[in-house]
Amino acid sequence: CRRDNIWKYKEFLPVNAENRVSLDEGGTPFCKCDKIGKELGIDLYVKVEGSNPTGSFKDRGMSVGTTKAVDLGVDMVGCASTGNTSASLSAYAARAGLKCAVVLPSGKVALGKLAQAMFHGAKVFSIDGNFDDALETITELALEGELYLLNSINPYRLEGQKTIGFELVQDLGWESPDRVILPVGNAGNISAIWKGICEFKEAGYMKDVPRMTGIQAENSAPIANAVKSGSDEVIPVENPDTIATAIRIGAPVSSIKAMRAIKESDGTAETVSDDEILDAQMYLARTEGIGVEPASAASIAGLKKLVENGEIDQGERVVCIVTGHVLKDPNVAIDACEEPTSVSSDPADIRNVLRTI
Ligand SMILES: Cc1ncc(COP(=O)(O)O)c(/C=C/C(=O)C(=O)O)c1O
Repeated sequence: CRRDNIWKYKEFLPVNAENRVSLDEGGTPFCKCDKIGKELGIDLYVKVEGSNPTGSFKDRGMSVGTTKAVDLGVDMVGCASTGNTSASLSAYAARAGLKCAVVLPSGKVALGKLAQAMFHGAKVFSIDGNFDDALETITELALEGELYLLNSINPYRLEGQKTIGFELVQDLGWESPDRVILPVGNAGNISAIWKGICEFKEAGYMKDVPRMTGIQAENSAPIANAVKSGSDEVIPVENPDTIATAIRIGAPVSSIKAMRAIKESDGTAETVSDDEILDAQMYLARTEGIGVEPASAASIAGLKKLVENGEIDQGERVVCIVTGHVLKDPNVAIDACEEPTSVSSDPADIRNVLRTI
């Protein structure tokens, strides 16, 4: 495997690196986005987590989590998922030779993610309920000892994902950005990245830290609701709903860690509408050529909103984490576009159209 996968940080990872289960996760692109940055008056970098082996940041956590499972000698792993956790766990479980069970909310998992979970050989269960119900179900099975749970309630997941924090500091030449913006669902990733940033600061690699900024879909925003109302208490959202199905989560398991990350970093949280998410998804794809799934575009939508409302100062150096690849949710991508233009095989037909674009 390449040197610049997450295992170059093995001294910071609390598992036996000799047993590592790896698909060369991490070392993802760090793209300067000058066109959007100029439009918003900031210095914008985008960390493209869709370039991981199964197409999302989850691979970092699953590499360390399944390595721990091997260390422990378990034979079955499992998770509940809005999609990417199950897609990643099924691949890493296959790599490690572990049995895998996943529980998904029926009808609410994007096509690409479902295809991955099924194709890598997980036993896929679909329940008539949402992600939070699925998590309750699989947690019960873990407590009974049926399987090793690898949702982000498992700290080894966060140990893998904290390497995003390591990488973005290194990508910036051993400096901290002013702000990190990312979508928040179960709230593991914002907690993990903050942990990585704090560990690097403690190790003396940089003197400043960024303001952690979480973005949620407005009808699925327990963390952002609490932050915006100035409350420390996160109240679960009963029936979360958003087209960004990856973050359609009402009761984040890592809400305490996430609120601490936001508070300690003098960060914030904001909500965005589904329309703002879809606009941002196409804006990023057609302005900077970076294709992401809807939930990931929430960080760009949130960036725009926070610049427009003055929360983000002109000239700030901002890193937006875009968490999953556009191919994860092909239906949303195709529905947002015009139909292909059908023409005859006569080049003149196409030439006439080309002259109008
Ligand atoms: C593309 C994408 N972007 C952002 C998030 C939110 O991260 P967390 O706040 O750490 O949960 C998810 C989460 C997905 C799942 O929770 C799952 O797959 O079960 C995601 O897939």
